[in-house]
Amino acid sequence: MPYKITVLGTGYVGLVCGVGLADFGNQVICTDIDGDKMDLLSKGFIPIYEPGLEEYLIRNRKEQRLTFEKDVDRAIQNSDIIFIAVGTPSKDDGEVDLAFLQEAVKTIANKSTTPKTVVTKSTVPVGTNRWIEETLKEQNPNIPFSVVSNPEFLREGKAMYDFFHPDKIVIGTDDQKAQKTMQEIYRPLYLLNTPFIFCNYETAELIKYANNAFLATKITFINQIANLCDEIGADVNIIAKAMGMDGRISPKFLHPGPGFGGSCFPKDTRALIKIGEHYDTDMSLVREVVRINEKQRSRMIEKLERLLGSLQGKKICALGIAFKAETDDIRESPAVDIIKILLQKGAQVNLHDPQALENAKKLFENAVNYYEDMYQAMKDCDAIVILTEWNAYRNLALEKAKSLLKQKIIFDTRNVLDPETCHQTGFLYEGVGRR
Ligand SMILES: NC(=O)C1=CN([C@@H]2O[C@H](COP(=O)(O)OP(=O)(O)OC[C@H]3O[C@@H](n4cnc5c(N)ncnc54)[C@H](O)[C@@H]3O)[C@@H](O)[C@H]2O)C=CC1
Ligand SMILES: O=C(O)[C@H]1O[C@H](OP(=O)(O)OP(=O)(O)OC[C@H]2O[C@@H](n3ccc(=O)[nH]c3=O)[C@H](O)[C@@H]2O)[C@H](O)[C@@H](O)[C@@H]1O
Repeated sequence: MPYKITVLGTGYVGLVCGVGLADFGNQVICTDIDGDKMDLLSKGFIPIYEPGLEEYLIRNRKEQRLTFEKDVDRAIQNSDIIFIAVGTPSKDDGEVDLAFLQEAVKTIANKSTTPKTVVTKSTVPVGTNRWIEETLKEQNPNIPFSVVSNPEFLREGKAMYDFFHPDKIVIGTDDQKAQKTMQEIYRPLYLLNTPFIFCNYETAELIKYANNAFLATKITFINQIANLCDEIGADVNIIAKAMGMDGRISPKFLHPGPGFGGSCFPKDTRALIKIGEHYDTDMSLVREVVRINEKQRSRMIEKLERLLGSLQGKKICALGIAFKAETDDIRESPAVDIIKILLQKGAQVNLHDPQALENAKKLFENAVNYYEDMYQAMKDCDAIVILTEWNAYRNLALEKAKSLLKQKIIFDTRNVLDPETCHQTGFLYEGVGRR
């Protein structure tokens, strides 16, 4: 019998998980407190750019396994399993803001009239799932609740693939019945021998932060090696390739650049530092990672100034604003920080991005010029600065770019172009950790 699941929150994670769980044969209701978002979704409009999502969404709606319900209370009452996928952003001091989650838990407690298994997909600090269990029992003692910490490891831009091919499924609960339910919900993965990790709440919560912080550390390490390469004249790409050949290291997450960004690595590293503080435990390694990563943005500006001199009055063609390719997400994007500094320094910015221009317009309004066509954005500019690794930029028509620019300068913060080809075409080219 299919499980009746409600997903609270239709952001990246809520939508992808809702659609994915429906594709596994479960009966899924997606709901959100944002009524406008629900109206759009009900009309078939997807508010985010995520390759592949639309296809799965259409199919599962057509086969009536997936519905959108604007009434959150009704959505909760009509399911046995509630996935919480609400946002858990950072507060100014780096602590996790649990307001959305607390509100969601309160609603579940108040509106549940039948037994529920409550599954936490949102990334939450250690102690949160135990708090959820206690709060639900306290606020609605008549209803049996089970709580499961089930952190999510998908990447934006590859979210559908990641949902259907996870490295692991983490099930944090001591409740054996809930463990069994989770196995059934993820039955196709269980049958495919995906490793299931059963543990308590605290272990599951910390797995998520440790996972993200480790990847963030790996990126930060290669960024520092890249900065050293800049001074030495060594090539970081060859170094990363050689290091990646060591099976103990792996080649993944060794791409240098302007520093990691996005809605998760920055906030989750900050949160891990706060968790360490809370338990009076040294998290100085992660603290350094956060510091070095923030500095990497200004390092990009210094490198550009070395190429161009003062940025005052310079016209810059910024290629990309998304925090990485294949997404329209600009949350904590290094490109956003870099463009902000360019503007502060008096530069004029012409911006292109294949997917994220609408989000950029909400942020920068009239401070930046927006272009749908990247070549138009280059006209009379003093330099091209590549900020996101979109494939369109890998395939840049160099001769055409050269004919449009005022100064033939490319600063490639994502190392997507071949330096040799750029030099041969007559460009002054600079990458990160290679020239
Ligand atoms: N974005 C990503 O790639 C990943 C995110 N995560 C974690 O998943 C969680 C969600 O992240 P995103 O999807 O990026 O968030 P998001 O901010 O894009 O979306 C969250 C949604 O929850 C809704 N919401 C807030 N309170 C609600 C309530 N009480 N009831 C119903 N809906 C409510 C909001 O209106 C919003 O639409 C976060 O904890 C994040 O750390 C985990 C893995 C990957
Ligand atoms: O918790 C989360 O939200 C997610 O965070 C990341 O996923 P995501 O933020 O979508 O993107 P990544 O591909 O990990 O990239 C994060 C940032 O690191 C940068 N990065 C990544 C890899 C690399 O080698 N170098 C590098 O600079 C990217 O450009 C981007 O700014 C993790 O990869 C997911 O496993 C996790 O579920």
